[in-house]
Amino acid sequence: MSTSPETTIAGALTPHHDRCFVCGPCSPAQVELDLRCPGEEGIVGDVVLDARHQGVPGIAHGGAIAAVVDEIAGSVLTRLGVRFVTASLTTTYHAPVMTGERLTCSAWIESTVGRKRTVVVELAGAAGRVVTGRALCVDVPEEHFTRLGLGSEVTDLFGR
Ligand SMILES: CCCCCCCC/C=C\CCCCCCCC(=O)SCCNC(=O)CCNC(=O)[C@H](O)C(C)(C)COP(=O)(O)OP(=O)(O)OC[C@H]1O[C@@H](n2cnc3c(N)ncnc32)[C@H](O)[C@@H]1OP(=O)(O)O
Repeated sequence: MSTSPETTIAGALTPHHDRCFVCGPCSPAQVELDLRCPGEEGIVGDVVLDARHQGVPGIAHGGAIAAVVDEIAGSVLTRLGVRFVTASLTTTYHAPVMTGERLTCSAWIESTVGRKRTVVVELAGAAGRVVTGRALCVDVPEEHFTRLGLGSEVTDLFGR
């Protein structure tokens, strides 16, 4: 748990389910991710992709980076209590992300139109910006999950 006065995502979402592919402690690919909420909206943090996430040896896999972008974008919304799914995700790779490289991230809501929210995620290394992601997230009713046979194990996760 962070000792900063900022709210941590882990604290805000606890108990978060432990099998999440990106952030879950039971995931063999769990990404080192430390997200904080400096204000009313948006989040900042640190992320490190390691050898489990490489594509080209020594360089983080673009798909792994996209998963992290989706996770961070989703965290912006879940902390606001928004029940959503990602409808579309675009990831622009400005420069290689080396495995073991510590990145800073920042993410915020760029626009809200009806049920659609666009969340921007920026990742930067010591030399500057490396990735810009945009997630189009669509608000969904609880029935989106219950009609799939999913219950409170999913619906209770939002808004923590
Ligand atoms: C499971 C969520 C995560 C749980 C988190 C728990 C807490 C965890 C804590 C920590 C953060 C973790 C963060 C994790 C993040 C991961 C998020 C995911 O991976 S979500 C799984 C992958 N995504 C799907 O499974 C969607 C599948 N697609 C659908 O279900 C539907 O297509 C859906 C709901 C997106 C839209 O279907 P409709 O029938 O409800 O609505 P229509 O009318 O089609 O669309 C609404 C509006 O959106 C536009 N739209 C829909 N899809 C679009 C697209 N691909 N591109 C552009 N626009 C699109 C449409 O044009 C429409 O716009 P107009 O209102 O007319 O202006």
